[in-house]
Amino acid sequence: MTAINKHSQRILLVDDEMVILESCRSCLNTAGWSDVLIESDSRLVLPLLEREEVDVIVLDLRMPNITGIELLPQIVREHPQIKVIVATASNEVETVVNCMKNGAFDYMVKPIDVKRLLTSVKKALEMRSLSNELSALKSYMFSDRLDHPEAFAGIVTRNKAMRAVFQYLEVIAGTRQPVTITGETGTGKELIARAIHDMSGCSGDYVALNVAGLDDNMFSDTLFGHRKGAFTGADQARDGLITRAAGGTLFLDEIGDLNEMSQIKLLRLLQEQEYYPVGSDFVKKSDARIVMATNRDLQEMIKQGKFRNDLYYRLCGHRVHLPPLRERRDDIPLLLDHFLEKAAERLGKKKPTPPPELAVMLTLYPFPGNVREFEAMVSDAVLRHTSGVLSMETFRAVIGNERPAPQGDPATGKADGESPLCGIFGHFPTLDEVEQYMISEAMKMAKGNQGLAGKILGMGRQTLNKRLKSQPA
Ligand SMILES: Nc1ncnc2c1ncn2[C@@H]1O[C@H](COP(=O)(O)OP(=O)(O)OP(=O)(O)O)[C@@H](O)[C@H]1O
Repeated sequence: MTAINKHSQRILLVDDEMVILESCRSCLNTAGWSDVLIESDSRLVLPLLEREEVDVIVLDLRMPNITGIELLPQIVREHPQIKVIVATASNEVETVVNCMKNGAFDYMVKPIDVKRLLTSVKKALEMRSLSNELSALKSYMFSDRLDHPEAFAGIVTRNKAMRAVFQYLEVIAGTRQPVTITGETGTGKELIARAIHDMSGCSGDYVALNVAGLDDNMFSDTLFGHRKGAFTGADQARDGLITRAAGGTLFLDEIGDLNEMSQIKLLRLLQEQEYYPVGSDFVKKSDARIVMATNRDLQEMIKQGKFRNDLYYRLCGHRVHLPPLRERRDDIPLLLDHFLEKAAERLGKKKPTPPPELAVMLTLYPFPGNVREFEAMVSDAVLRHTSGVLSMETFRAVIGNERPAPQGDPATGKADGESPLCGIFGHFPTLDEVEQYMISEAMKMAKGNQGLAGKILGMGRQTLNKRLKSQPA
């Protein structure tokens, strides 16, 4: 069995009254669940479950032949993955308690309230989807395999953390649940969004929108469209990008930049799959899968009151974080080779050979612009390259101006042994920085008395005086 949940989620309604079955099915269909089976003969339920994959069952307890009370434990035993919601008459408190003890997921009192039915089914389907993911993740944990390597073909990596991200995405790609991708600028978030779409099995398009800099009007109009006459100049109704993404994926980039009003609209879209075109009072439904990305620290933004807490928690459902390049230095040689080849091909040149010391130099650089910066650097070097071994000049021009990151585990980029100096300076300090720091601390302890501070530091007053004069103000 593939780890990806490709089939749309299926609901089975069991009741001996055909009218109830038909009306519940129609409510579920209207709410967007198209795959609903009905069964009025309780004797046929178990054979049906042998043939068909079902995610949630709404089971009437009082039926002729085999009752729901008798069926429930058999379903739970033979198909523990199915979530069963039982439907009871109002005076059956004890029966409900027993059913819950016997493994029912939820219960409803008859006559069935439509709102209650929809909420309970939605919850059960979400739980079912989570259990699917969990069992797929468990099986992945013991292997390093990818079921869909082709979806990640454009993402060059051999890093373990990135491979774990790929495996997680394979598990959740088919679920249609929203996904949030976090990571610094240039780490490959958009490539990942594309891969999620490619693996989802959706027939619709992949549509991307960068929301940075859009005010609420622009955001709503671009995404949700408008009705005719909604504002001056709106002489035609126009669909938004969400319509283009129907049955496909909508990628919203830079969601950390969304203003307050747009955040509320995004929350509604994520929670209810609903939106209003600008100027319209008629709500529309969307089945587009939403993938979002940000390079901002959303938790920090919540503290500053710039991002909604409820939206954040909604985004947390499926979240992947892409490590910065400095935390996956084992990818640098692979990426160097990939970008050399790509640039040479684009520029119609022979792929240059990099000097061996280049890889070492690159592993010392912190890459604040991550893979995008690396690609630009290599592309520039190939552009300037004429023949023979690739020149180090382009790299030196950038890297030479930066202090190298401390050496450590090349795969994680973490400094060896967690130096306490990093805790004080925020980075591994230079000797000059340490000297300045010690002098200023000693002067504080000696309350400005240079003779005493000199003694603390183990140097003469005059030497200290000289050093103090040579320090930057
Ligand atoms: N692992 C990778 N392999 C090959 N190319 C990569 C990889 N990661 C990123 N890139 C390239 O780096 C560039 C930046 O990637 P991308 O736009 O996906 O980053 P991002 O995280 O979305 O950036 P931003 O936050 O600035 O929008 C693109 O040209 C992309 O093709």
